[in-house]
Amino acid sequence: MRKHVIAGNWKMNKVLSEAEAFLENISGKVPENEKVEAIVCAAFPFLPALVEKAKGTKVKIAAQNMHFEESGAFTGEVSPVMLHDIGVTHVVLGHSERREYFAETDETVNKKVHAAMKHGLIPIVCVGETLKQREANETMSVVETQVKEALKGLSPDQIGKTIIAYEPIWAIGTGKTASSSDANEVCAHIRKVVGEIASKETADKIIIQYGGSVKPANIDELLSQPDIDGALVGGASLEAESFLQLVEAGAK
Ligand SMILES: O=C(CO)COP(=O)(O)O
Repeated sequence: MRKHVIAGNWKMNKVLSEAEAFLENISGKVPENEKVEAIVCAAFPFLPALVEKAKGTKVKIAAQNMHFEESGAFTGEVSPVMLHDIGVTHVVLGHSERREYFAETDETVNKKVHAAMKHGLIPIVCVGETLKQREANETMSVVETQVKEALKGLSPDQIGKTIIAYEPIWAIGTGKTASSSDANEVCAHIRKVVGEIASKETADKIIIQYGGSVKPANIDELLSQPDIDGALVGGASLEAESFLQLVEAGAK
């Protein structure tokens, strides 16, 4: 049985005091059972403090991006070595906002996935189609290409450790959620692709999240789908109370 992984992607929100207060609010309240894992994906300046606050709790701390090189003349960038060194466990890679505004490509995502694996970070790889692509019936092929390119060159074992987040771009921050069956259909396709490029065992193991306007009101329905193993949540992860509700749904 795969566990549910609920990850809150705060994006470029909060100041340090708010980030710390959030962690204090949820610590001790995250369900202790093995069915769910809770991750907070925060901006770089908050990471050391959040890792410290999360010690002794079940909450894991993730970055929202990183560079693929270990060190060097890359002004303004943060390396996988730095993230691992401070106790970050996960990193979001290839989020659609990074692909759209910061020139992230399938190629750089692939380099970052390899770098994450090398340095002991679990990548949360985001894939998803635009509204135009969905309307042109290109969803499956777009997502399939993104998955294959992101995972290129990884061993089946490494692929099995990766988390994939299916986030249809038209559902992000819009209040429009993919219907649970549509979301499941794409997640099932991703699992099939993973089976082809790795193995059936890997496909059975890999965690595939859905993201896009996930809220306490729709999480149960989404998690009831066989191929949806969790959620990558933006807006509804900003308040401790609603994030906890999502995690509690994952623990059922
Ligand atoms: O982009 C997302 C998470 O990475 C989804 O954001 P929303 O939950 O705000 O739609």
